[in-house]
Amino acid sequence: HWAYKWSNPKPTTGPSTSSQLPPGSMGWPLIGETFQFFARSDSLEVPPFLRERTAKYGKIFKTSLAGRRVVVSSDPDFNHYILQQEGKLVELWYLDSFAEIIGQSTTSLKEAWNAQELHKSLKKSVYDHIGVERLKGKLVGRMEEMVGRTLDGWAGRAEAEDPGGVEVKRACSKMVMELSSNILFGHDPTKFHQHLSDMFESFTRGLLSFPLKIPGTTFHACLQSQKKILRIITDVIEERRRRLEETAPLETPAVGRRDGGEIDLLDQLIDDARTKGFPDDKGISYLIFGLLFANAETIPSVLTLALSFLDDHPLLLHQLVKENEEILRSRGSTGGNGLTWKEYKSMNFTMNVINEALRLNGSVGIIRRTIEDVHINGYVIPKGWTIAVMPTAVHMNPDVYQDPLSFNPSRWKDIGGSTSTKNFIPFGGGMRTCVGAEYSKALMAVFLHVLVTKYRWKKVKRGRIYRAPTLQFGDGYFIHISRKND
Ligand code: HEM
Repeated sequence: HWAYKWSNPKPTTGPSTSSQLPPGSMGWPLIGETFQFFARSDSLEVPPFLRERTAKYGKIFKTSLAGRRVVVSSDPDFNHYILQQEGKLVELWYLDSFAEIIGQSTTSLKEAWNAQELHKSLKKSVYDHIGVERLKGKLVGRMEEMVGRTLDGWAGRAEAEDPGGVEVKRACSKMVMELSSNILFGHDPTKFHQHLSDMFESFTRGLLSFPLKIPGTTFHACLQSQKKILRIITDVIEERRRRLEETAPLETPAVGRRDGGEIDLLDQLIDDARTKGFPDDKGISYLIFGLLFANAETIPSVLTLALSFLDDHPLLLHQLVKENEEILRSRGSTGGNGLTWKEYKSMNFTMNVINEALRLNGSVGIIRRTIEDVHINGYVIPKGWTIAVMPTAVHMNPDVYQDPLSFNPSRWKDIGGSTSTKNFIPFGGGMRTCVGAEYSKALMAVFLHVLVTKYRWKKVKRGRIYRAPTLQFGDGYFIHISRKND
């Protein structure tokens, strides 16, 4: 009887009982369709789980994943609507395992991230350090400097001594972590980069697994690496407090204690803790951890995809080189040095490359929980269910993106704001839009700018690209790079 009820759920009582749940199958009791969810695609195609069910049931269907009742949507209008319903019809919801990893299950961050005012204020603190104003200031130049140093390092690994070459995604991840942890909390991440990599090894499976803290499970492995990183971050917080106290009494705002008045996010959060009573130390360490986590997979994956496609499309690479060399040429005549915000904003083709890589990268899903019954096309999604918005499927819609699997940056010339609002959601939407969106785009543009103007690269080998359901690069994408003037 229980198994039957699991497989044939009914809408909640009340006015919605006459409505139907969306079509779909709940799979096996408890396990649901979790295993099918992981079935891989052979290419950049939408994973089979989504492709097959969308063909059978339409763009909105029900299923069960990791013990949760879920409605999966690749309907752009419905997705857009849901992302605007934060706090009204839906709330932020992470799967139990993911919530535990990013501190949303037990810490004060959980309430904060769900309480609109605190969420807004925390997000503002982060945005103040990586948002447009910072980018317009010194941040773009700082990125350029860092990327230059990183690429020099890659180029320093001579072909004869290092025939295997540089693995792009891993090397990009190292670069992004170095830049971001320096910007966010003035710390060199060498010590925890390995733990982060270990964590991601088990992450995708750990994310959707049941949160069993038993040794030997993927979730347990994830948690072990997470703990090591959190310990390092906690040490940094304590050390920073000590140092700040040595300079001036803690009551002095951080701005006054820093040379030149420039503070990083950690200074800011320590100030917030004192003046607003929030976040506490645990909250700060989880927040910084979460931000590093948000950097570690996303930007490297998009960059690796972009490079890999440019490798296959020499004409597009040529166009990219031309645009970026043009920036250098005009800069030469005006005597400027270092990339400026204005120059960054003039990189139209470069941004098209990035948008196209973001589109094809997609993302596994944006998750919400319904706090009221949600009605859609005559169906009801009962209160307490999970809604998973699927950016990958939205980005592969052939009605919007002609020949969606092909890498075609030029398509972005014709895609206007209204089309992209609903059909291009790499950074989510509504109140929860990614706080690092502008930062990520700028970093990727700066990376491509420095790479194509000063270096050339050659593919050593590349694994098969597929989704499982996150984007994977098989055995990796290895390149050799050298300076153009060498
Ligand atoms: C290519 C790079 C990135 C992609 C594709 C990406 C994607 C996303 C998406 C889809 C969301 C929405 C999640 C949801 O609605 O539940 C999100 C939220 C978020 N992202 Fe990113 N992200 C990227 C880079 C970053 C970076 C570099 C940072 C930090 C420095 C960051 C910090 C965050 C934070 C804090 C949130 C939560 C916002 C909230 O709940 O209000 N992301 N990101």
